[in-house]
Amino acid sequence: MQQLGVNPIAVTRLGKRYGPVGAVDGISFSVPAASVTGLLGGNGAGKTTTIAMLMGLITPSSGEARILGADMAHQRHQVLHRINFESPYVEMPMRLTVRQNLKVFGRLYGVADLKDRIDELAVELALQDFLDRPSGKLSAGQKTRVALAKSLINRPEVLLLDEPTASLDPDTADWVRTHLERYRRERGATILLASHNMPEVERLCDDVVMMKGGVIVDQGAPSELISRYGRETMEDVFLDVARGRRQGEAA
Ligand SMILES: Nc1ncnc2c1ncn2[C@@H]1O[C@H](COP(=O)(O)OP(=O)(O)OP(=O)(O)O)[C@@H](O)[C@H]1O
Repeated sequence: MQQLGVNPIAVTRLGKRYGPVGAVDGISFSVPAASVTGLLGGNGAGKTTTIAMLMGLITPSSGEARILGADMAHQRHQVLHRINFESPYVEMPMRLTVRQNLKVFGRLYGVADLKDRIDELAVELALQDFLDRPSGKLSAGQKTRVALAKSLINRPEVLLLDEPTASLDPDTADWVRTHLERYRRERGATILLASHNMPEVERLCDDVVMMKGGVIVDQGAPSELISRYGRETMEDVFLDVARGRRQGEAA
């Protein structure tokens, strides 16, 4: 186990309050280099708020969220070019073509060989047929591939994913997972993945952090948690945690 602070993603006593609502309440966890950690929890558990603080989009009320050593509330400009983010809930400008959108993001991230990088991603993610089509005219599956291309444009060392396969058909979702696995392996990327899809979590994640009501209620490798709760799948473990059942207690 590596120490907090030296891992690419390190969250220490992180909290966010909205008036009386404690969205995140003093959580600590870290993600070791080149590994994937799943951030799990029911609706309103605090996952998106945690990811938004890791991206430096929301200022914490307490504690800190560090990526690659930078405190994301104050020093994010030091590392933004080394990280990236994907969420199906973020829309790209719809009138720009896919190629134009990727150019805009590539420039924002300071990608030096941008034309080559876009061509490379177009082949890897099978975007060639619609590279010059307006982004607003794509199917959901095509949009997801473009969102994935955007998130990989700068070859990020750290990737934050907020439900990357939400509302995709099983075939497209599987394709996205396969691609993420490959990217992680080839790039040695460190990934934090918020997901409601438990088979996805079992497949992709080395570790999981389970949140409820803004706090961490359990963490460990999926196989460890499954055996600790005396269950068959992460789906069963998730239901135990969500419904407040103790480890090993019968349903
Ligand atoms: N801007 C805000 N103002 C007030 N409350 C907020 C705000 N953003 C989030 N919250 C509250 O904080 C809590 C955590 O929300 P968050 O979106 O982080 O949960 P989540 O785990 O991502 O949920 P989901 O799985 O539904 O996306 C919820 O109770 C939510 O209503």
